[in-house]
Amino acid sequence: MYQIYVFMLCCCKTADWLMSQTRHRPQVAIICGSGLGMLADTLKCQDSFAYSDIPGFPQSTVQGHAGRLVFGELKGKTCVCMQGRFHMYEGHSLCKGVYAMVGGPNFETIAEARLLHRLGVDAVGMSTAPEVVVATHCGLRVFGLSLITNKVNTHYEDSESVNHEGVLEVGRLRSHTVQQLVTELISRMEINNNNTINTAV
Ligand SMILES: O=P(O)(O)O[C@H]1O[C@H](CO)[C@@H](O)[C@H]1O
Ligand code: HPA
Repeated sequence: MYQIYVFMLCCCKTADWLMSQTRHRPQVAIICGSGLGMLADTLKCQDSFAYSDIPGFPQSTVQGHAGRLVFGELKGKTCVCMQGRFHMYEGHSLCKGVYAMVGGPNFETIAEARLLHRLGVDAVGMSTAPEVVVATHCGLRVFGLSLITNKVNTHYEDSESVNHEGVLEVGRLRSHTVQQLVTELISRMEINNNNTINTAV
């Protein structure tokens, strides 16, 4: 699973460097979104690397994304957490595929929100879809979990606006619950010999 990062980077030297720096060989990789990076702090026996110290690794530019790759153990499973992800609006390119997301960094306009609603979209984000597309392309099984942080404004007369600080604040408020959910999920995972994962419900 640690090879997940190779697909993002297309760069063996990055993977080689990481493998030489940590004895951890993760079975689970978690991308921590805005305000949810604290999950990584709960990992035991941590090896942590700033993105800026990892050869060939992209940099995190979004406020509240620490920009650290943290290896460690959660409920007996070896994990790697990305404290900070990469977005199209930061200049990262997407792979081909069909997905529903807005490009950001601006939040959708009321006209865009109405259009998305008419198209049957229930939730809007600026990430996740390309991550799932790439992971699936690499043959990885993916579980996506999004915290809904705000209501999308579809009325011109609504004065309440959405902003990143508000998103981070809800992330902080719900961080404990999300951490519990992910921790429980991981503890219920059974990893077979052939590396497929079954989640006991
Ligand atoms: O960065 P992630 O975790 O996706 O969270 C969300 O928060 C930001 C908007 O406030 C956007 O980057 C959006 O995608
Ligand atoms: O309202 C939103 N729109 C798009 N992305 C988001 N990420 C958090 N909230 C939003």
